[in-house]
Amino acid sequence: MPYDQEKQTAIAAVIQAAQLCEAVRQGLVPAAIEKNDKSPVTIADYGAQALICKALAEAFPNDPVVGEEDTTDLRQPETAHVLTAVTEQVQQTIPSATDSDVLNWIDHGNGTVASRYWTLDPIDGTKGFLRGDQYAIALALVVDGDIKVGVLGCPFLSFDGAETGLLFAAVRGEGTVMMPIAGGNPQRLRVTAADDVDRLRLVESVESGHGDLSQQAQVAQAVGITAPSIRMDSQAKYAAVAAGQAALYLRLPSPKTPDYREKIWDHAAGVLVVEEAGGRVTDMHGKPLDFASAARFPNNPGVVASNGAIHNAVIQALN
Ligand SMILES: Nc1ncnc2c1ncn2[C@@H]1O[C@H](COP(=O)(O)OS(=O)(=O)O)[C@@H](OP(=O)(O)O)[C@H]1O
Ligand SMILES: [Mg+2]
Ligand SMILES: [Mg+2]
Ligand SMILES: [Mg+2]
Repeated sequence: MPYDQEKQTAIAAVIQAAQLCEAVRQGLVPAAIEKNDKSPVTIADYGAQALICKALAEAFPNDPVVGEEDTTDLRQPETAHVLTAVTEQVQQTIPSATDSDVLNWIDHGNGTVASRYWTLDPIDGTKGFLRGDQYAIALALVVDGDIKVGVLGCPFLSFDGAETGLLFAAVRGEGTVMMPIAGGNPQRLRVTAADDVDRLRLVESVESGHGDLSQQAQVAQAVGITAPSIRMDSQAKYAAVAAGQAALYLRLPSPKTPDYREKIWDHAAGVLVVEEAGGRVTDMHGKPLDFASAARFPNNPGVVASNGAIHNAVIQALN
């Protein structure tokens, strides 16, 4: 199977990172530091990036990793206690890890977009993680601008009262599977059918500043969605569309930050998970998302992920 080694490596690394994140969450209230852009980061974000980058560096030493976190803040003398805490968490998986190993592994995630690269969000939805809600560990391999492998770990997600802690894995051309993070059989996923009115639902962010709630409601109404939206943090929203729990995920530019450019690691894994489950993902004008250029999409405003059947109607309603 194409990309089988990549897929297995990614799944194993995401599971290790998910276990670290849950260990941090189940400890005392996870402390957050504020980054330059005022967004939060925790020892779990750093620890997860360290574990996944170490695994990728060993298995695929020539592949750059474009990850969200860097070590600038961790290297400040004032935050020495944070680095110590990150290293202690990483040592649960790699007992020999030192502070300097951890810094080097995290920095391995500061590569740039290339003909073949990985993109990593060690915790997507850090605000959700801190609130005790949804978050995701998101890892994808991109080759010549095309997403080939996408793995999403959602440690706090469950559907229809079943097991909590789900992992989603997709390989281009091979479909999407869902499996319990704790272990168990992979199950093939399929988006909602066009006529499944019960599941004709919209999923959108919890944070109102990450989208345009009023335009999202108008568009949903225009395509016949009448149920109240599901509000969910992180790329778990893509998982909900892939699993047929929702038919549409809308992320339209917030009126407060109209010039915000979405980051590749906030989407790559989720996009492939939806596409390989039979869905479609574009920007708000119906154009494919550009994973070939830079860490932020240069020219893709808004994101629309759907079951495919309603996609054209959504784009028409938007334009
Ligand atoms: N203004 C604006 N517009 C759109 N997106 C933004 C904006 N600001 C931040 N971000 C990014 O949102 C990521 C989390 O998105 P979510 O949809 O999961 O939001 S939330 O968890 O409900 O807050 C979040 O990812 P993480 O930092 O990994 O949590 C950010 O990259
Ligand atoms: Mg993110
Ligand atoms: Mg993140
Ligand atoms: Mg962040």
